[in-house]
Amino acid sequence: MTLPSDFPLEPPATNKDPHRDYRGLDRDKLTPMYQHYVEVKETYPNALLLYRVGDFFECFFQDAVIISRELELVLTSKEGGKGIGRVAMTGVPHHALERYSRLLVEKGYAVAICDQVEDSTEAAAEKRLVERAITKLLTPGTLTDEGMLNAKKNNFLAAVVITGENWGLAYADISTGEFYTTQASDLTALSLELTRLQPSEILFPINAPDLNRILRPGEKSDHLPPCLPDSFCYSLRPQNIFTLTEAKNRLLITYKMRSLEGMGCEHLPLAIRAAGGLLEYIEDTQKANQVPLQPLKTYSISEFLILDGQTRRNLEITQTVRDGSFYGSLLWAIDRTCTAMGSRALRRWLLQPLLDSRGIRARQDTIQELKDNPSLRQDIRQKLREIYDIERLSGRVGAGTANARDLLSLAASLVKLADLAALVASGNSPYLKALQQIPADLEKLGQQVIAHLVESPPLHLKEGGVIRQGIDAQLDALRRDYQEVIDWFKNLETTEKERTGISNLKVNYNKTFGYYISLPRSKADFAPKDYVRKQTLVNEERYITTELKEKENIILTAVDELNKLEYEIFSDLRRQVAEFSPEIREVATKVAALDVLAALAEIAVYQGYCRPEIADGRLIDIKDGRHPVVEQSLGAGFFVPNSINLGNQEGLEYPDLIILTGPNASGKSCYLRQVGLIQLLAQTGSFVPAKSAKISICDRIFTRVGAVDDLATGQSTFMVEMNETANILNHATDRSLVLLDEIGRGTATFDGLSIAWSVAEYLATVLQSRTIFATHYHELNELASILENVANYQVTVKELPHEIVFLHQVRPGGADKSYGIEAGRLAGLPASVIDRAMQVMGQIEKHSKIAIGLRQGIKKIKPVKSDNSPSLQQLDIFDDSK
Ligand SMILES: Nc1ncnc2c1ncn2[C@@H]1O[C@H](COP(=O)(O)OP(=O)(O)OP(=O)(O)O)[C@@H](O)[C@H]1O
Repeated sequence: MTLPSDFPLEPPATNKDPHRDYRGLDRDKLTPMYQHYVEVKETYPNALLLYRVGDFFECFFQDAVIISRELELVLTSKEGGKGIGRVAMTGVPHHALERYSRLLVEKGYAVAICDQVEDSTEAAAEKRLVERAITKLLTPGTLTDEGMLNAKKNNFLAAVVITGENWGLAYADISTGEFYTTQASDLTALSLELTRLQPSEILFPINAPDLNRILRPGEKSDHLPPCLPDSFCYSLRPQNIFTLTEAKNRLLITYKMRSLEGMGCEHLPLAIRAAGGLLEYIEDTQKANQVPLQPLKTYSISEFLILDGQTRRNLEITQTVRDGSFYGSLLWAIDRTCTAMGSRALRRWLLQPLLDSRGIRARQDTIQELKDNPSLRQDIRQKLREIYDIERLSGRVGAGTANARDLLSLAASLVKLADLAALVASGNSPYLKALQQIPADLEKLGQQVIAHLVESPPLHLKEGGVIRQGIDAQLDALRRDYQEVIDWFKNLETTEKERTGISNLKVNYNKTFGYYISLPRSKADFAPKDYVRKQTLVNEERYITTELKEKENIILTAVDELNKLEYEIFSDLRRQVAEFSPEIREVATKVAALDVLAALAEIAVYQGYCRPEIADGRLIDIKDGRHPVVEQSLGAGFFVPNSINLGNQEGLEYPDLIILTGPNASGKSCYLRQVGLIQLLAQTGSFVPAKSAKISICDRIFTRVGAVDDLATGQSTFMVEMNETANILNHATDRSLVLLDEIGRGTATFDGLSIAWSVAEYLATVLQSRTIFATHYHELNELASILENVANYQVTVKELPHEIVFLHQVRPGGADKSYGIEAGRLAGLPASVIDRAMQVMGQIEKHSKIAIGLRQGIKKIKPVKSDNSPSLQQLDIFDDSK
């Protein structure tokens, strides 16, 4: 095999250095081990190769350079062969392999583990190289080992196929078995879906057969179309795997089906191609550890509320804007789940709120029942705490990587499922009912495993001590024989003392010649004839006997046999459990959902959340709403609740657009986010932090909050703001909720105000989206006097002689003062600067043409929806003739 021309893991400078780059070396001169290393490396050119040598995993040549740099390990060198000289080398101890390979994978590398696959002593005896083979290929999206995964987060592997504007996307979490596919048009929707999923790795087919490489996050490539965000890790794959025939066959064979109809994607060629390509990659990387995925589910992106990346960020759903931490996010505030499965499900639900009111009500009904029935809720939560991560455990069982402790945890949880079913037996709501029937086989399976395995099995499977007594007749017989010999050894000292009459005779063991009998030198003459002298020390003579050696041999072979047999029995048990993976995972999904809903009921009780009424139309009617995170960080009683009525419709005089003014730090952003979060929680099916709420379903939440320079893409604050605003104006509908915080601040005042005005006007008249527009441009308050569906609200403050008291209350009416200069005074600006600022402001207000224009009292108009605002003419506030 020849290496691709743009070998990916090659730092350019190393080309010149033969000791760091094997490509320029005469292979025949390399030692046999290096020859094998290079051979393996060429089969996995995209991966960093960790190669087992004794107690270490070593790597050489260019990989050594990369690994030593990435892991801050010492880069050394080792003799490579006659005429080769020393080659670059680094290594990690074998027991630390998991930790180091996880670090490499986190950095976006694929790691190939080449381990010894036979006992090295055999190879040494035959004077040949110990046999080694790739036992694992770790890539960011294909991890299953517990230590490498975040328990509370899915680890998605995705595959994307694009033709023109149409795309197919499949994704799977190998550790839990979830497997989904979808197809849609509109490439923007693809990048939104990818940002929602945050896959650890994305497979993308390209037409360059030799090129098979991984692009680490941020790495650019001409092979990637612009719609794919470069913040992810991409594996470029050969196109032929993604052809429809190939992909479809692979799916049919894997799931032993004749048609894909049942999976709902028969008619979606791009979805099939993506799913087939993804399956092939799993087969390719998992080697012997084939992962049983759940049946493929087809979904439609139009089933869910759309949240773009900036909205997810601004609403701080899973991490804060400021420092990206979990602490302070919505998930942090409401995650009271008892299991890792529940925690992962809650995260997924929050990032994928529903559009279907029936789905929302089903969740609400369950929360209601659990809220109204505290003892049932507590019992369920108590039981859930006893259930381990059966989703991932069954994944490891299926992949054949679960150890005895994993199997026991799984079994203990399976047994508990029956208790859970009994607890929900009287339940009436959908998610409780779903768990009333748990396949009886699962409990039996759990009991079978518990009956087979000892209570606290060792971590390693090949060292015995795993299987209980009475499980296997052959094992018991072997153990009996073994025990007999052990007892013989235990008694040996006593029997030999009696036989020889030497009271200080001892039986000992050392590594060089095993068991021996030791006599003091002074007693050597009394040694029986059958004692064969093995070693003489200053004060001691050491002997063996034929019987001793025979018994010792029995022990050694018995241990091997016992361990082998125990391992076989264990593997067989693990295989039996693996057959139940689909059933286990189906139950796991239901358990996770119940956990989420019980947690949401818990938060509803303790934080005083109410059940929102899911209304028709475009209503957002929240009485005394609160910000779910800020209220928790402020502590009980400190948060000031605020209401909102939004959504102009027949019979209701509610505005579509609210202009929200108020001084700095009065609570505008908080109010804006609070409304967004209540809407999001309602569509997730959760209760909401409010006294009461009537909420209609919205198709999309848009936010534009604050402004940060996007240095990475070289965009200025203002350009970022304009791009985000353009995105909103191009996609919002009258079913959307738009939350705008400060539009137009990043440019000259008049430019900014003009843009802010026209954006607000467009939203109110053309799009008629429900909008809250927080601003310091008080001039925008004039819009309410012109447009019927616009209202002014302000966050109030109390002005005392020497300070401003923030009341955090949102009230009708526009603020006429910013208190920006007061804020400056409080911050310690020199008095003369403050005085001068007051003077300048007075002059501006007096002479501003805009201010004069806005005070003209223009007739209110009712907006009529059309493609272009019909009323822009009438809103010509800057016309001198008015
Ligand atoms: N309803 C409320 N009850 C109690 N405290 C609140 C409330 N709303 C906001 N706060 C507190 O006020 C602080 C400032 O709020 P926020 O950032 O929303 O102000 P702002 O009006 O958007 O300010 P700026 O215009 O400077 O961006 C918050 O960190 C929070 O601690």
